[in-house]
Amino acid sequence: MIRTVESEPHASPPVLAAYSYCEAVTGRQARNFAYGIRLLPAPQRRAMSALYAFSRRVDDIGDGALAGDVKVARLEETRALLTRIREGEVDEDDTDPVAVALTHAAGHFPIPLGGLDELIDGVLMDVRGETYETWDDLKVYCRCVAGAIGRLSLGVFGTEPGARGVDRAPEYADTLGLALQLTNILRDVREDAVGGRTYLPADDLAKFGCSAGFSGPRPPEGSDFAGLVHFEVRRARALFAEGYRLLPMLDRRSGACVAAMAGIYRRLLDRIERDPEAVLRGRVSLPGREKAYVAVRGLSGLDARHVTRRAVRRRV
Ligand SMILES: CC(C)=CCC/C(C)=C/CC/C(C)=C/COP(=O)(O)OP(=O)(O)O
Repeated sequence: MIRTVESEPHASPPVLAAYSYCEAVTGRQARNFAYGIRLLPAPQRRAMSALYAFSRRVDDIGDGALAGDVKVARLEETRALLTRIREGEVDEDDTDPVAVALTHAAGHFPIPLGGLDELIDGVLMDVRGETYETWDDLKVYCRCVAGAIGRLSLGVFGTEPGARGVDRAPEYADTLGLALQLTNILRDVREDAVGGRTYLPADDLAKFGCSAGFSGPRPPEGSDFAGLVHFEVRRARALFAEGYRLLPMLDRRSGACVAAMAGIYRRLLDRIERDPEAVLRGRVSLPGREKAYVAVRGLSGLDARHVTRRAVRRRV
């Protein structure tokens, strides 16, 4: 895949206003990913904000307090909007800034918009209350809600002309999405349980005596909760190592964006590994200054070089 846009795409005042709206949503809500997105040049940053704002809308429908059938209807309305965007039926005077911005972004970058259909499919799985027996089952969900976001983002980043192994770039972007999502699932294990959701595979929960779930700040009686967490952390690390193979295929600023997003989540994983029960007490997060530090390291390529060398040594 070769980048098709090298310079600032022409954007009219209504389109710029729509992008500003999406950038405000991203700045306010993407507590972790905004640090990476900010490292991109303006056209890519705006396009990523449009993707983020659309994805946020879909996610918020799934997480909100509406009745299940109303959520399904809202998600299908959003899918219909996506079809209008894809078919070029949204013009720049439309009243929906997210639709205007995403239409412009998709007109200037080869974004595989079908990934947003996959996201909607994944959120519908949430609404139906699906649970997952095995990691293979959970992977299907993670591919929809996060792998697809990786592949969509790759459309904005593009790949460096002549980069080796570039035909595998979408696969690596997808795998990075899985790594982020599994980290997110570990971080939010208690919050999700309180909301009536369990994402971790039932067979893993059983193996570590955790089938009773996580309703309180303490692990289930007699379980090996730390063992479960360490097992999933190792799985997430292997996914990060594999997904990092994408980095040498990206230009410096896109690589920095990905390294910052992944670097922040990898540090969350480190914290969770050091103190597994922390995820039962509250939401594990990094201080703003640490996220900014990781972003700067991303820009200097430090994290990326470190992890890709390790990945090659381990032949993950
Ligand atoms: C190649 C590439 C760019 C891959 C990245 C793909 C990507 C950004 C996937 C996002 C998946 C994810 C963990 C969303 C959580 O959002 P949230 O709003 O719950 O996150 P937060 O609570 O941590 O802010």
